[in-house]
Amino acid sequence: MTHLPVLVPGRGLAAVLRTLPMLHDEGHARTCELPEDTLVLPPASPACPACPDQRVMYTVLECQPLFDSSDMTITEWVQIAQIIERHYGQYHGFVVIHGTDTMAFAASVLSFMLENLQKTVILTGAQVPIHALWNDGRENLLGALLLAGQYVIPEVCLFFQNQLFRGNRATKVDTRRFAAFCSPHLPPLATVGADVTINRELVRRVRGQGRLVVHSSMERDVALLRLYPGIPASLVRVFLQPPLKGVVMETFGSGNGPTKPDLLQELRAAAERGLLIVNCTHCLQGAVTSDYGAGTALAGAGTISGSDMTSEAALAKLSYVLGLPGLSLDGRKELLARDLRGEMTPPAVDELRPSLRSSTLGRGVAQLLGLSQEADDVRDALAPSLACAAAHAGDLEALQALAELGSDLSREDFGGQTPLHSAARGGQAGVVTMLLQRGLGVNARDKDGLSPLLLAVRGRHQGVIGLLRAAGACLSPQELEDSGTELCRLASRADCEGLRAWWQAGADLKQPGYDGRSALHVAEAAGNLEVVALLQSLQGRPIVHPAVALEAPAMAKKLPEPGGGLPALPRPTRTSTHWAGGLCSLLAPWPRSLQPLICW
Ligand SMILES: NC(=O)C[C@H](N)C(=O)O
Repeated sequence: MTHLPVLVPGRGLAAVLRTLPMLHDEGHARTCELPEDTLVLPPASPACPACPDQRVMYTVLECQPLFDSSDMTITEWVQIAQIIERHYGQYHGFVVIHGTDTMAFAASVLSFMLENLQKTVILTGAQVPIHALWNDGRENLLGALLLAGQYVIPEVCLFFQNQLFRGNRATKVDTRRFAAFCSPHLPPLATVGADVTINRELVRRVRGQGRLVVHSSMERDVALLRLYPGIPASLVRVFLQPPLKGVVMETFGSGNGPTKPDLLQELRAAAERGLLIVNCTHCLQGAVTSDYGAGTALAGAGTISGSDMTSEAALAKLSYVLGLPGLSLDGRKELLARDLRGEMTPPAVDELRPSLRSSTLGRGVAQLLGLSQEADDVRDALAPSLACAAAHAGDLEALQALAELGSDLSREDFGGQTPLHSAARGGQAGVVTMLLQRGLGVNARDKDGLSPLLLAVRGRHQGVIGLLRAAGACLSPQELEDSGTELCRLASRADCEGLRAWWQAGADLKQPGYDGRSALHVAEAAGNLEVVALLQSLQGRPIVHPAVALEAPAMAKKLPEPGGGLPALPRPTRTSTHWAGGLCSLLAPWPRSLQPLICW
């Protein structure tokens, strides 16, 4: 008897695609003298009337080593997100070829990692490999390329058998059929038949102009626990032990579970320790409700309703929410209960963010969250002022909620101040860290020409000054010149804290004031020995900034240069790249600047 070979990932996808006329038009590539690594689809049929000769061009980045998707982890998905980030400016959209077994997990994780997504990201794959005679790989890839190349669907999507699903709503339901995925609670965002039909009312809208933020600090200590009849409390206790920080608990029916006191006690004890337990039904269809006593008992033990989220989405969301820096336990619970990326059917308005309602600012944010789609303009107009107020008050949760709402946290309020100005003025180191992690302009000027650094100096907020300086903030030549008079004034008042703040911000303590005298002259003339000693010890001493709680490699790339402005985008590369330590193939249709591709 002959044994069929087992299936393992195969390399060299680009070479295979080159031989398939439906996925590459070699004649057109030659005529247009396309670069060697560039593939081009045949003309779309039916052609777009506005631009009949438009083609989708794409390059393939093949990650190494290639994995069966059963071996994928958050580490590899972070790499995919970072590849997208690196090439974000150069391409119109992105297609990620991924094994089907864990594709719904991957799509869910990527949907949370990629914040402010304004381009199409589509995961696709195949039940049967592309080289087999009867396979689904070719059609899936072609459909994904056409959608990513010709439309803007600013979400992480999953394309399979002619249907484009929201990635965090999809789940694999069949091991053999080509219709391997379904989306039980949300119809497809698009379907491809004789025509392409986009369900625009379902596609999430891009709000604000915030730039792409990649959340790579996803929490790994999260797990999935499926309840079954008679599950012993002792087993649950062992499962919930540290270092676990979050669990998705798959329950019966509409969120019900055993009501045995010992089991409930284990859940309660874990929740009281700070473990986040999200209750998701193991049914394919329907949501967690409070219809049954057996469900409310679980809620009473401290579990959080996962509503109609898939387990894949809930696990990804837990990992994301637990990875966000600086939030309280209640803040994390609130985010879990709220729709962040279209992963759950939003709860009714009055159920929204109960703890946000405890402050005036929180009430404002909660009201914004409850506004209908039509009120987007109002929301966009109010958001910068609320964000500045939240930043000044150090309200990380309100700020995070605004970011989740799509607010651009670099936008200025009516006074021309950004949230970073407000946080610096308020001495809110936690908020400053969060905003810097998002790569916001560190040297922005408000309407009076003031920078966050100057506001922090005026407030003598040393922690914030250190953070800003470490992120590249610096005093302008004018501020440095004006500092002389201010240093003299501080010296005359024996304000050591103020002097120290200016020194920390990079001021030259010898800078003369308006009358030509330096701060040291002023202190000596006043006979203030403490100030004299301070100035003498600080002058010429190198400034050591405090350790900055930013992820070093990511920040090194995102933070502005000392002179201000954002780092330059990577130069477009036209060579095919093999990614060391990578994982899957990633295809990116060419950018609009090279070939206009949007055909609405
Ligand atoms: N055909 C497939 O995609 C299944 C394969 N085991 C994978 O998930 O990588």
